[in-house]
Amino acid sequence: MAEIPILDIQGVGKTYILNDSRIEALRDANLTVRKGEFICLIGASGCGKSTLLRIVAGFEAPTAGQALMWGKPIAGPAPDRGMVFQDYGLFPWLTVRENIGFGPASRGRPKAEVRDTVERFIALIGLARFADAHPHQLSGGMKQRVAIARVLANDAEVVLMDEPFGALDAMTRERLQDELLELWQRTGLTVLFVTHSIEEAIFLSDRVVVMEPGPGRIASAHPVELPRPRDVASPEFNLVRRELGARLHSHHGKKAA
Ligand SMILES: Nc1ncnc2c1ncn2[C@@H]1O[C@H](COP(=O)(O)OP(=O)(O)OP(=O)(O)O)[C@@H](O)[C@H]1O
Repeated sequence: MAEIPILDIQGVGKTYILNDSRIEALRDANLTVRKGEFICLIGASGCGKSTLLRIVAGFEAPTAGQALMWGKPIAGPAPDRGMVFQDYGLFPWLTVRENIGFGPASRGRPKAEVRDTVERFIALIGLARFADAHPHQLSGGMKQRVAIARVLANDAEVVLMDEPFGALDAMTRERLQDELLELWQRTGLTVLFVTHSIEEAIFLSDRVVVMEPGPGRIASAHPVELPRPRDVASPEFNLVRRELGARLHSHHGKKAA
């Protein structure tokens, strides 16, 4: 019997009604994701990337098809799927320790267990010295680590990231990409990551999913078989970048990254 995928997007469609007009944000999307896979979604603005992420998060219900996690329909948000927002979404009035412990504590986990979980994840992200700091005292990289630790402390198996590095300078972005990959490799998380950058998609992912607008849909999926850690300056990387770039441009005739 075939292994059940952690995520199974089956013929998913989403039509929004806006002022009496219908916007088909997503049509017949099909995608299966294996546990531990790192998937990047890429495509022109409006092709439904965020919509697909929000459906997996359970923030939106599909209007056609279904999204399954471990074979069960996703019925709403749940701790096993965590969204990391571009601004990291940390509570500014709570310390690092309190931010990480918030999820398990509010789910009624015993105090001692919450304390153990928090300390484990603070050690994992290397922020012991900043455990009592507030978010405004942290760098962007540290905030990202706390945001991911918060999702992990909630027993998340899937992390959803919507252009988390879109607003950052190139150097910070490269550092955060390395940190994210390191955490991903250490934890065995499954990641769905939206980006507009071909280079970022190839650097990070096991598979790049190309989407197209009008209506939004999945056009193709491309396994990236380059060994890790990847070197963006290598001829092999450049070859994949050229092939994927040509593919993207042929889909929507626009520059994508
Ligand atoms: N809540 C909503 N109500 C109405 N229309 C919406 C809503 N959310 C998204 N849309 C529309 O659905 C389409 C897909 O939007 P979505 O945000 O998923 O695209 P995207 O690929 O993430 O775009 P971008 O790269 O610009 O973030 C767009 O035309 C958008 O205007």
